[in-house]
Amino acid sequence: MNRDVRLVDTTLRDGSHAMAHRFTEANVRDTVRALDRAGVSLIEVTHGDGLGGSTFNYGFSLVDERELIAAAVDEAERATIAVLLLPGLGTVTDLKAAAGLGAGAVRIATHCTEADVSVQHFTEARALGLETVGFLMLAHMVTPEELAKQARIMADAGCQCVYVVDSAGALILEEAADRVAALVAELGDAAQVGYHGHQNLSFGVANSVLAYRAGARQIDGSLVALGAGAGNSPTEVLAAVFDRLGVATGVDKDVLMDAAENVVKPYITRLPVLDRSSIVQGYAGVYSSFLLHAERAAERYGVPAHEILYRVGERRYVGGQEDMIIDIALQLAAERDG
Ligand SMILES: CC[C@H](O)CC(=O)C(=O)O
Ligand SMILES: [Mn+2]
Repeated sequence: MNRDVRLVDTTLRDGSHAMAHRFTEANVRDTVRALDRAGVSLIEVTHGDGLGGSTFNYGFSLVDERELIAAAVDEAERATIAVLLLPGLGTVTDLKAAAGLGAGAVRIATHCTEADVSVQHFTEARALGLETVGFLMLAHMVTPEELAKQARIMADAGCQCVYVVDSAGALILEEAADRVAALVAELGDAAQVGYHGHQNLSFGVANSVLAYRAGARQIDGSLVALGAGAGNSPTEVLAAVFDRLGVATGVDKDVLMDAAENVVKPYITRLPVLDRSSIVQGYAGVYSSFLLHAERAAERYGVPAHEILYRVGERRYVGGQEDMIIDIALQLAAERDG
């Protein structure tokens, strides 16, 4: 394949957050068929929080993710289907099951300071013959140098591409580029570097271009930006922008635009928007997938969602601490009631 950068689509995984994990098998089949036709070579399909994420804490899936993964594999003629795994939530048993269903890649995600918990999973993934990708989440929370050290742990464990993951959509321009450059310098030929953006401060696409210029060779997007918070960098926009810049992606931007308009938009139950809550997520550095949890707690306890999110940011909560959003809502309600 003659391309300068690989566009990876996560509509059917990060978009699961925005869809409250309500994807149907038809949604998955239609989206995979369209992405595959456009030439997208890696398509992620899993519960928003990864394998095993369908729980009380994170939200139950409408359809078992294994059925969705099998449907995606069935539909993809050229693309590889990837799954996401958060060690501690997803297990090696889940990974083996996904590989058995035909998934060809796994993206293993840890908090940006905890790459060491992924070592066993990378070892198992390589033994299963899977393509391996590492996600260093909430990457804004550490310096480029610290992030690069964590990337080295993943690469040494068998990870083939380590991502700078702007989970909060908090990184602005050189903050993203500097992190990517630090990983590129650290990893050299040992592993590629990727970039995953969110739109909470509107920098998803601009940061992705800078990430490419800093050496990233895999860039994530979602059709119609369908993803947590204000959504991800839209895949169809990334394709158009890279095309304008003369950077080959190997995907057909027009087929992607058609997929966004006619396949994905019609089934979206809640379009990702840049509203007060999602902007606060970017500003205060809050995990994008906390948005719906904060909105539900806000509604239940009669307090503003954006105030909950400001406090989550102050306390630097990380993925897995969703239940503590309720504590904050209770505190805000108690303060309001004197
Ligand atoms: C829960 C996993 C998370 O949604 C991964 C991701 O896409 C991110 O951190 O942005
Ligand atoms: Mn994300």
